Amino acid sequence: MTDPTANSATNGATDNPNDADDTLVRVEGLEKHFPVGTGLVSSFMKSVRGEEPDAVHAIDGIDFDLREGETFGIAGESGCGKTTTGMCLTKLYDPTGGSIYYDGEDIADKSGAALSNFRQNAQMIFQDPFESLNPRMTVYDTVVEPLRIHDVPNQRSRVRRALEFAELEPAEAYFDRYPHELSGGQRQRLAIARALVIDPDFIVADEPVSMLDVSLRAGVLSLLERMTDEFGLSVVYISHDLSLLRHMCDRLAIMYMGKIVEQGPTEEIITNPKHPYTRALIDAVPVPDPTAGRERVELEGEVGDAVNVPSGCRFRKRCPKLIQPSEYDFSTDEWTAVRTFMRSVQLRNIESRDESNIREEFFADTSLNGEAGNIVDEVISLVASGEFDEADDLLTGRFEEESVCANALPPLHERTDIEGEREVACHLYESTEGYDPYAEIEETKPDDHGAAAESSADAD
Ligand SMILES: Nc1ncnc2c1ncn2[C@@H]1O[C@H](COP(=O)(O)OP(=O)(O)OP(=O)(O)O)[C@@H](O)[C@H]1O
Repeated sequence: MTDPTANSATNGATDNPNDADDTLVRVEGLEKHFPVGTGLVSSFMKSVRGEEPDAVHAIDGIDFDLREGETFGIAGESGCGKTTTGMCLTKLYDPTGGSIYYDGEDIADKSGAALSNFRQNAQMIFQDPFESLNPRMTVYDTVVEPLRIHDVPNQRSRVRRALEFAELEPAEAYFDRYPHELSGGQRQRLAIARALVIDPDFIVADEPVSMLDVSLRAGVLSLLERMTDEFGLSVVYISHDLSLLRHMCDRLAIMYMGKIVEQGPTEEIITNPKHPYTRALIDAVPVPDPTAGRERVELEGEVGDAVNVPSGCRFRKRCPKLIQPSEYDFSTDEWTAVRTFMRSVQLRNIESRDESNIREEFFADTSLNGEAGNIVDEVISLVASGEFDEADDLLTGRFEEESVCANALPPLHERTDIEGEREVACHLYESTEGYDPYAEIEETKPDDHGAAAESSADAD
């Protein structure tokens, strides 16, 4: 195995005039939709009506750059589009929109030798090494396969060095073994050796240790770190585990329902999250708690439907900072009471059927007047008679659907007033540069709550 930086693809020509010198991968407006409901009748009726066919919006227009030698994390709950992004980055999926530039060239345009060169340079390590390895291939055949495909010389010695780098040694002792004869950790080491043997510049590691025993994780993570450092690779780590990403990544993107809602330097994001979703996600990290000493934000409800995505901000149906409609002028307490009541109605989790109990539970400290008061009165009486659908329609229609959060998609917005190239996609930060809805809370928190968040990777 040679030093992959020696024949780095980054020495090639740059077609895209926007490319910064150290950008290896640039993602622009990337979109991947998967068709669903392709029944003939449904498709026909939709085409007659001039409607778009139903589709899962796995990725819905994301932008980010990966610099040479950088480690970039993509985090978010299950189903937010992380794996699909990784599959597009390595051209295992073709996007339905947007572009991915590798070394300045759109990978969609690659064919022949250029495509082969790209496939050599961009490798993916999957979550489940047992599934990603061919059970009928020996260790040697598994690692040599990419060298054979790309007709690379000195195959045996390269295989040996790749296995030794992955600490499967002596390498020859592993050559004739099959994946089922290896432990989970050894299988993932084998997958890493296979990815490395071809001298890539760029690796996507999708939940590389989540299937492994906790006792094996630290070893594989330290191998991945050594791989990145020694070969100067650019790596995208995909994980739902923020502590792992904190440990491994220079920069971080937080995804929600196919969109990036916040990105920037990892440490800044973990210790000082700005988007309400990032904040809730970090607060949901069980142990260790990076939010010690800070007001905790609970994630309300569940991730929405990726086929019928909500208008405006994707997170608004769960957002604890939903902005009140401009036609009202609620105080913070009043709006908090209305929003909390609305979420409980949406989730159908009000047990009482007694109007005064419901009022006491949600509006003990606030009394609303005028039109808003009338709406709330009507909704309380609907809830008391068990008519939740009507209550939900009225409350959500008047208070959530009228919010800017439901009516405009917030762009990923650069916050020059926050240190470290932070970008946030939230209406809260759009109107006034410098406005921070969490400022009061931040002022009261201890200096370094983040220090409490020792990586679970470390703990492993
Ligand atoms: N081949 C496919 N066909 C249809 N829908 C798909 C396909 N692959 C993914 N999806 C859907 O796209 C969305 C994003 O999936 P993806 O696997 O990228 O999310 P993820 O964040 O990686 O989730 P997880 O952490 O569970 O792997 C989900 O709603 C998923 O069901």
